[in-house]
Amino acid sequence: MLNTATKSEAPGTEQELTDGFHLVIDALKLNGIDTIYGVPGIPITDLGRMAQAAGIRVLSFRHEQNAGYAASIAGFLTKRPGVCLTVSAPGFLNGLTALAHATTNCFPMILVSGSSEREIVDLQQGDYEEMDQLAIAKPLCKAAFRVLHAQDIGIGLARAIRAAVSGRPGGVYLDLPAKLFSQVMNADAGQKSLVKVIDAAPEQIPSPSSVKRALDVLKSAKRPLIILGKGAAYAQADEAIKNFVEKSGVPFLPMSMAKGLLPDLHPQCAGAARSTVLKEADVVMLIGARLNWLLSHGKGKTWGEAPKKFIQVDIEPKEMDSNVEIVAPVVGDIGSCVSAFLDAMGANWTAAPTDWLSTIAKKRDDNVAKMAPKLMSNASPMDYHGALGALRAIIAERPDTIFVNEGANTLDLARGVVDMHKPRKRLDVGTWGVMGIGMGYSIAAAVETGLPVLAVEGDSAFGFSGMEIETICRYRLPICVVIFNNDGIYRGTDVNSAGDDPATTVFVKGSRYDKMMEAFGGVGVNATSPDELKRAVNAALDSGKPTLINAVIDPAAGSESGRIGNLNPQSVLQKKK
Ligand SMILES: CC(C)(COP(=O)(O)OP(=O)(O)OC[C@H]1O[C@@H](n2cnc3c(N)ncnc32)[C@H](O)[C@@H]1OP(=O)(O)O)[C@@H](O)C(=O)NCCC(=O)NCCSC(=O)C(=O)O
Repeated sequence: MLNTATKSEAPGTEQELTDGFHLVIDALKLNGIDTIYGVPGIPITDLGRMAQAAGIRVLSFRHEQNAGYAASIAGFLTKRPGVCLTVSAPGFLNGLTALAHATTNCFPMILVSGSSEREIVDLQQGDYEEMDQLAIAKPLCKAAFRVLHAQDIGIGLARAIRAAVSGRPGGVYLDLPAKLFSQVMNADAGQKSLVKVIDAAPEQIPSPSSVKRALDVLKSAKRPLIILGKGAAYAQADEAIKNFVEKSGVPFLPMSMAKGLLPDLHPQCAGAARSTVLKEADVVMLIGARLNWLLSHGKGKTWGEAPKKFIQVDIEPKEMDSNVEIVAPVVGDIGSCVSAFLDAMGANWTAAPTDWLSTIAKKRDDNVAKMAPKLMSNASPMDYHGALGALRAIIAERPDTIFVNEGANTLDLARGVVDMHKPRKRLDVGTWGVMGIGMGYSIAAAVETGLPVLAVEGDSAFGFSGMEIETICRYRLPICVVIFNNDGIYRGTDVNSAGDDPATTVFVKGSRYDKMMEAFGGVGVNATSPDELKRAVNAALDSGKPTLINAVIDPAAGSESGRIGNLNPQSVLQKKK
């Protein structure tokens, strides 16, 4: 239903009118987009107000980057494009990091930004916040569109939606120049110009021959492995994936955001035997996972000496052979591919060889046993394992909680320690290992799912989006933020040997982040032991009140991010000293 903006005044020619503002809102609503994440300002302040008045939930953030991260993860969680709304030039640029992040992670998102006047921008005459935003956005997203005329708003948004969610999802930029919003047109014509996108992400069925080839290779394996990536989690084909993995009998390794697709405690889960399975597998089936840096590009010492065959299931044909030869590419959407596997497997599928399964079980049990005593530590100040042991128990009791996680040690250790039990409950730094997603992700996760959120943040990582705790308090969201505070990046004990300035990696010692939360009316707690931490998190999740827990971690605990291969070079000269 169109919102009528006004009536034309000319005698005898009275007609219902609408304008750009209303058409944008109506186009969003027509396509079921009911939430916008953004920061108000010129020229989109009224768009936010009017969208809110029209029943769209508009969440105003303190910085566009966080609103953008929120939109990106909303896309991941819902399979609909998350929308981020920004002002021109600087606001647009602030949102652009998140748009690029969405594209890299294959999350559907639309960055809608106001922009200045085309005529002035093109002649570079110095307009307010002048910038050729379309040109700048293009290389960082899947598609970019600019709408110049009110009658094209419907088609512009339709193109943006389809581009964001079809095929491999990604970020889309939609440029709306300020003048567009006040353009007036006949309301009937405006209504007719709107487009409801039908079947925005059509099924992509894999070819039967590719399915047969993949199953033949998998069947031939002596030491098969399935790797589940966040593409598999995105697909929301949870039952089919579980049935396929279980019917195949093949051990599976979940990538970080695929944890919980099948429970981490599932007998086929090889998460706690990662090195062993990567080294020793002879056939590896990738489902919605890419052979990027997180999998050492499919080669090198991580993958051992034994020759390997790779099967890859992905919606994007260009993904195949991007790092190593893929002997059995299966192109299609994950749900359709996995269902096709199940259909083609027949009743007589033989499970993986038992000696392979027992090798993995032994390694897994050894690693679990090695970690178990560390998780019992009740040291104060806490070490990472003691604190994470407390959180792991909470997630086991409350498996529907959404666990947001970023940091260096806080991320690396939580990934292994905190088992996930349900799909899409772990949200983290993703493909780029980016810091700063924490509060944006938490806000969108709470808004989109209605579930409680536990965000476990390194103190440095939290700093990138920390001001959004005001947003959390303002919207009274059920989010509990735990800051692992060890006074710095990696650890808080580094010293500057050459002067009075603090070392580059340390922060103010003994900071009380919990006081920030109290400033906005939320609950702040300072926790110095795993028992205190556990009590405070349980209380926060029971009450649903916005809470921030400053978890005091030993400043000497933690090490430099060492799990990123050779990406963190150290100076040869430094080493020689
Ligand atoms: C790709 C990776 C998962 C690979 O890490 P690895 O350390 O090799 O693997 P994991 O963490 O999965 O596991 C480590 C080891 O723990 C074992 N493991 C795993 N789970 C368990 C449980 N539940 N119990 C016991 N042991 C376990 C696992 O088998 C490995 O042992 P073995 O099998 O015996 O080997 C990781 O590198 C990764 O995700 N990195 C992302 C990091 C990131 O994005 N950082 C942000 C940058 S921070 C930043 O900005 C900056 O620093 O700068």
